[in-house]
Parts: sequence; C-alpha cells; structure tokens
Amino acid sequence: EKGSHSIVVSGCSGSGKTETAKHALTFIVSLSLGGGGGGGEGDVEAVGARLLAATPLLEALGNASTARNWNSSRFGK
Ligand SMILES: Nc1ncnc2c1ncn2[C@@H]1O[C@H](COP(=O)(O)OP(=O)(O)OP(=O)(O)O)[C@@H](O)[C@H]1O
Repeated sequence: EKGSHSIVVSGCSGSGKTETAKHALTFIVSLSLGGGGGGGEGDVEAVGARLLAATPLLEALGNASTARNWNSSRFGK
C-alpha cells in the first residue's frame, strides 16, 4: 500500500537483534525484487547489497565485546 512501516526488534544483549535485522533486510530486498514497482531489479539489489555491506564498517566503529555478546552493538540503528 506504499505506506511507511516500522519493524521493532527487541531483546536483551546477545539475543540476536542485529542478526534478525540482517535477515529482515535481506527479506525486504527479496520482496522488493519480486514487487515489480519503482526502479529496476538491479537498483534494488544494489541498494540492499550496499546496506548489508555497510554493516562491517558500522560494527567496526560502534561494536564492542561484552560478557554477553562478543560482537555487541553499542550504538543505535
Ligand atoms: N539467527 C541466528 N543464527 C545463528 N546465530 C545467531 C543468530 N542470531 C544470533 N546469533 C548468535 O548470537 C550472537 C549475538 O547476536 P546479535 O549480535 O545479533 O545480538 P544483539 O541482540 O544484537 O546483541 P546486542 O544488543 O549486544 O548488540 C551472534 O554473534 C551469533 O553468534
């Protein structure tokens, strides 16, 4: 329906929020590829790939190893 939507991923440290967000992003990109709207499929795939590719850089700058999670996000997304 082309309305704005939000997905709230909630849980304690180490519960899998970041990994879930990556799965959700991959799923949304796959939906977009099948949706037939907007730009070409190559454009959607490229945006999805870029968003996922930015993750290691953001994690390098904003993550830390903690007792609950060796790769804990210490910043908001
Ligand atoms: N779907 C999954 N499959 C396999 N392993 C997973 C999955 N989700 C999480 N994990 C494991 O749990 C660890 C912690 O997950 P993640 O970093 O997503 O937690 P988080 O909730 O984002 O934590 P934090 O709040 O500390 O940032 C991952 O490094 C991985 O080892």
